[in-house]
Amino acid sequence: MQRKLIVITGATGTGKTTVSSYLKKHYGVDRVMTHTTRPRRPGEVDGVDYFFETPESFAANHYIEHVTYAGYEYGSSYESLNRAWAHADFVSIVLDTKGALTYARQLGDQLAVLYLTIEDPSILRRRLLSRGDPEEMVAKRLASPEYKRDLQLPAGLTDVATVIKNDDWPQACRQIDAFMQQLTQTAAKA
Ligand SMILES: Nc1nc2c(ncn2[C@@H]2O[C@H](COP(=O)(O)OP(=O)(O)O)[C@@H](O)[C@H]2O)c(=O)[nH]1
Ligand SMILES: Nc1ncnc2c1ncn2[C@@H]1O[C@H](COP(=O)(O)OP(=O)(O)O)[C@@H](O)[C@H]1O
Repeated sequence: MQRKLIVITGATGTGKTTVSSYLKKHYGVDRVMTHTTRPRRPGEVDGVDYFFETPESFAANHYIEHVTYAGYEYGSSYESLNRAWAHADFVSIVLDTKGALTYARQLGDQLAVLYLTIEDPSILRRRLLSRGDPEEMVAKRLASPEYKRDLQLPAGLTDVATVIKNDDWPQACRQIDAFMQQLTQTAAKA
């Protein structure tokens, strides 16, 4: 079976973390842990949701790529990717679209991309608030250039990305199940 990295990308609140949990629960797909300087949200755990870093500890790590998103730093490492691949052939990683483009250039056909979108982005604010994000954090995030950028699928991903419309969760699950069936067949033939 060929190893695959499933990159889950899209704008904030479109459901990337939800999809990664679905892949874990239904397909045993572990998520590659990434690092951030963003403060923890209620319920988030260090080493489970992210490696939460100070600006100093963040700067001391080596990254495949790192980005600034809405004022905080995020970065991913080969160490985490290889740790996840040691357990299973299919693993996922949640990235902004800039990071997704970097991985698409570096990993070639080991990569599969899910791009999440919703018809009416104005409902994302409600989704973020219902997740428990503080009001001012939501406002800052929705005003960021990174959020606006990630509402569009970048041209460099159109050939590799499967677009998942996440207006309705059961409908999104059907699209993800079809994607996983196809991915399993492709990986088995390689
Ligand atoms: N390029 C890159 N993006 C990351 C990394 N880790 C997380 N992200 C992305 O950073 C953005 C902000 O993440 P987060 O603060 O958890 O907010 P959320 O998208 O609202 O859940 C999201 O688009 C994440 O997918 C990373 O290591 N590299
Ligand atoms: N199809 C959906 N319908 C309604 N709420 C959803 C749907 N998908 C995800 N959510 C909720 O929206 C919020 C944001 O989802 P999340 O997975 O954290 O997004 P992201 O990781 O892309 O920022 C969460 O509270 C999640 O439970």
